[in-house]
Amino acid sequence: MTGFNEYGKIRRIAIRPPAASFENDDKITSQWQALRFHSRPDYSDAVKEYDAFRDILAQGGASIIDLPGGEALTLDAIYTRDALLATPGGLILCHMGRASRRGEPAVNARVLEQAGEKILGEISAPGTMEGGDFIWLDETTCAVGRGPRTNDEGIRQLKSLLGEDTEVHVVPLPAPDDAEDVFHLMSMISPLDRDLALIYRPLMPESFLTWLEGRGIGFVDVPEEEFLPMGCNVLALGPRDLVMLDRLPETKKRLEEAGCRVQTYKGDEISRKGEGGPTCLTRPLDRCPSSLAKE
Ligand SMILES: NC(=O)NCCC[C@H](N)C(=O)O
Repeated sequence: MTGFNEYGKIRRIAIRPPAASFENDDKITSQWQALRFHSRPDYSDAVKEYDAFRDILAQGGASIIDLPGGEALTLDAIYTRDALLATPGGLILCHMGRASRRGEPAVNARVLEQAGEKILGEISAPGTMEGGDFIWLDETTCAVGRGPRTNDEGIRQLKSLLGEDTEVHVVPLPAPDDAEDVFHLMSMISPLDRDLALIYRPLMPESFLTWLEGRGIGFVDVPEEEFLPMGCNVLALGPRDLVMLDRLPETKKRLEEAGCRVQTYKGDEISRKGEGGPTCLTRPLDRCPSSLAKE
């Protein structure tokens, strides 16, 4: 049975290594500024960082699907979270808010369909939707961020695809300084377990905090100085079993005090320069159901 939550032990996951996304130094040189990366990623350092990150995923026991490259893909295709949503009825192809990423969903979906995944449907224009704006809280409850990458029409189509049995909580997101920059729902919340989430409180709408609290979810707070270095973006490999970027000492300490096991990776090239942390680098496809989350 497939588990639709963000913290059950990951059983299957899709990623796209630098060889199929960054590809080579020439591609990096020609794209990084237009895509508003903070600085130019170094290809060979990116490969080293990614190998270590991939090892952490593999040691967790997940079956890993390496997505291929393609003409239609930019450097951002390394952030596989965003192009597809995983739902009980199958995958949903997103219509990306960032126009330069619109080649990703079809490439990913084709490969995953061949690997046995079902396709439920797609979000189409004028709707926009990105995977970083979507989290499952449990099997029948999800939250979606309405903001620069996901619009009202995208959310209307999402609700219709998910059906009436799924509760969809809409979270208004702040606008980034530049319309091309990224600010996703998962920029301010990372689920860690059925009853625990990591949040950056200053950006969380009161209505969202109240809704989460009403569902019995407690919080670990990211301190202000660790928000920009991506302290709020943490991937649960399983319940309270986490992977996060290095050099976030206070967030790491708070997570450990909350009973979490934390592994870190160096992600200057693959994460910090392009603004995509461990949740962005990964598209979990199958997790243990949350009621049996430790299995
Ligand atoms: N889920 C995520 O937060 N993804 C990060 C995407 C970063 C990428 N540079 C973008 O702007 O789309």
